[in-house]
Amino acid sequence: MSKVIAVANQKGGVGKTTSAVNIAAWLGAKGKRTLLVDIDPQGNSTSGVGLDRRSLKTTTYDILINGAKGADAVVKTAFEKLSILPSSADLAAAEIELADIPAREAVLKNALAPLRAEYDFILIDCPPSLGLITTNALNAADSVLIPVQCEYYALEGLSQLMNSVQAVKRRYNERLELEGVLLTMYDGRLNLTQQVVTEIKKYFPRKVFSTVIPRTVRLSEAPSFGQPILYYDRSNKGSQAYGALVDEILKKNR
Ligand SMILES: Nc1ncnc2c1ncn2[C@@H]1O[C@H](COP(=O)(O)OP(=O)(O)OP(=O)(O)O)[C@@H](O)[C@H]1O
Repeated sequence: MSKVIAVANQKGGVGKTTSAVNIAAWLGAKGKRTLLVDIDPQGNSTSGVGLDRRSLKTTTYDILINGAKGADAVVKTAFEKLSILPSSADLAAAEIELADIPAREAVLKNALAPLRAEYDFILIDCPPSLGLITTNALNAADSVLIPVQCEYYALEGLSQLMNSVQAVKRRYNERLELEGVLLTMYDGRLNLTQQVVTEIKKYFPRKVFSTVIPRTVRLSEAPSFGQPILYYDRSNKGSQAYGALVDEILKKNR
């Protein structure tokens, strides 16, 4: 049975996609059968692992809205042990269309259920909102990983996110737990960064990963080559950080 991890934060641009893609790629490289699920209409995970979004036949939109089976949408990537359920731009409409679907909060969970035996890890890249799509991800997940950007307003919105997690836990998915809080775009030279880190650790005692992801331009370049950082520039500090993070996740999930 796989472990399903939702990568969520309703705040935009905090490193959800970068983290989902690179954690998934490292899990695959470390021998774990891994499925990345892109439910963000922007589709940056999909293009980030080298898929041309225009050539896709079945996407997570079809899974959420048209009753497509998970297996029909799975695409093998060029990377070791890494497959993806890609997204398409029409997913933007799914947030509204889902409202009319029976058991609308459990569509993704039901679609992933038959795939869980085939993968060791399933990573879900969530959109930057707390709507029905993110609710579907939290309902389908065993745990949630929250990337937090090391910046002044980092804590803003986190209580709202934790309220959503608690609500899903209460109503649909009592096993849902917090996998951890990941500090992204870390720049240790800045005083502000240190202050933010202290604040976040106070807010989430013992839940902040000891690995932090440094700010590095290579991490922002890699997606334009359709490659996770580990294949684009393996020895880069961002690549090594995601590798160390995956070791931390594997240790915790042994
Ligand atoms: N550690 C990092 N160093 C430098 N740039 C980064 C780093 N992490 C992410 N970025 C860049 O910051 C931007 C936002 O990151 P990303 O797309 O991963 O965030 P997101 O939370 O998924 O965004 P959205 O909410 O829009 O889906 C991207 O341009 C990405 O390349």
